[in-house]
Amino acid sequence: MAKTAACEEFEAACVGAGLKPEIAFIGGGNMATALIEGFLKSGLVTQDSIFISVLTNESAAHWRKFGITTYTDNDELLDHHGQGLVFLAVKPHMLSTVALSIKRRLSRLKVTVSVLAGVRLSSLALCLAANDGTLCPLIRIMPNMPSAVGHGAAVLTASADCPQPMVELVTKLMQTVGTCDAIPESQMDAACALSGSGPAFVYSVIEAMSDGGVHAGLPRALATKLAAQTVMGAAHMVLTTEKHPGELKDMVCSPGGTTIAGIRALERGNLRSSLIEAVQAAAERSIQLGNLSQPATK
Ligand SMILES: NC(=O)C1=CN([C@@H]2O[C@H](COP(=O)(O)OP(=O)(O)OC[C@H]3O[C@@H](n4cnc5c(N)ncnc54)[C@H](OP(=O)(O)O)[C@@H]3O)[C@@H](O)[C@H]2O)C=CC1
Ligand SMILES: O=C(O)[C@@H]1CCC=N1
Repeated sequence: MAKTAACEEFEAACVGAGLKPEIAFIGGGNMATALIEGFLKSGLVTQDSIFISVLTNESAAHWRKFGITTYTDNDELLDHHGQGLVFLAVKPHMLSTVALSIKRRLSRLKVTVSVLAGVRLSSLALCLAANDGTLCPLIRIMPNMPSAVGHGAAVLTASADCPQPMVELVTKLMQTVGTCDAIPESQMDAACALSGSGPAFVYSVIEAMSDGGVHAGLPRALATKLAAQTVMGAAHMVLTTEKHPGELKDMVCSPGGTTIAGIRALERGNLRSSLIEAVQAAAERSIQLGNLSQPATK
């Protein structure tokens, strides 16, 4: 497959950061799929520079159908492709199992990028460090599902010893599938709740708005399309105008008109409070997952 200029630039950046231009994923579920789809669409990487290990043969067969070299053994993945970016994309409770493969190969790993919700750098360090204390640089990111279509919202935080070129490389990679902001680790649980979980909240809003459209007489397909396009357009205005969302809302509300009647119904149903509570509940769960994943002793 012909390499794009962006792809060649990315490979050069990997080499500049001391990495092989490869991306290995431990875990090939929903989030890995979204990232890989996004990376491939961006033209920054090609299929032959992505490698995955998964748990089941069914999942491996699925990935192989797409021409991605896939393993069902993390040791094998890391032996062959551990010298580039290694993404940890399993569920938080699976960390201790996959950590064994990583800690056995630390002398050869260059950097590990975790997408795990809640799991703090200190826990990753405790789980991943070899018995002699060897540990590769660690980066935590919190991506989200719309990375698959180039509109992700990610945040990133890195271990103090992580070389700046590696941080810049991962930031650049994530920025090809959306935005990527560096934040202090203390804000990670809040970001996980807002942008990591947020797509599910917004899908629920779109689904409910579509229901409203159908109730008011629209066919389902048109109702869903109008709801999604409206959310996208409104989001675009928030991002591209200098206006506060409240000001934009006021611009839609004609005095005595239809919108303010709808806003009144939303206030009665506590929409805003429900969304605040949803983000808070997700943040609390992220903290809880972080506490659960803290190894008791090394
Ligand atoms: N889903 C989302 O929107 C987001 C998820 N995250 C984080 O991403 C991580 C993954 O989530 P998600 O993709 O949704 O989860 P999934 O359950 O969809 O995927 C988990 C993957 O891990 C694989 N796996 C399980 N055990 C092992 C093992 N021992 N070795 C290698 N692979 C293994 C599974 O393999 P198999 O397919 O064979 O079962 C599966 O591919 C989580 O930590 C989550 O917090 C972060 C941001 C958003
Ligand atoms: O629900 C979860 O735990 C993951 C983390 C953020 C989005 N999905």
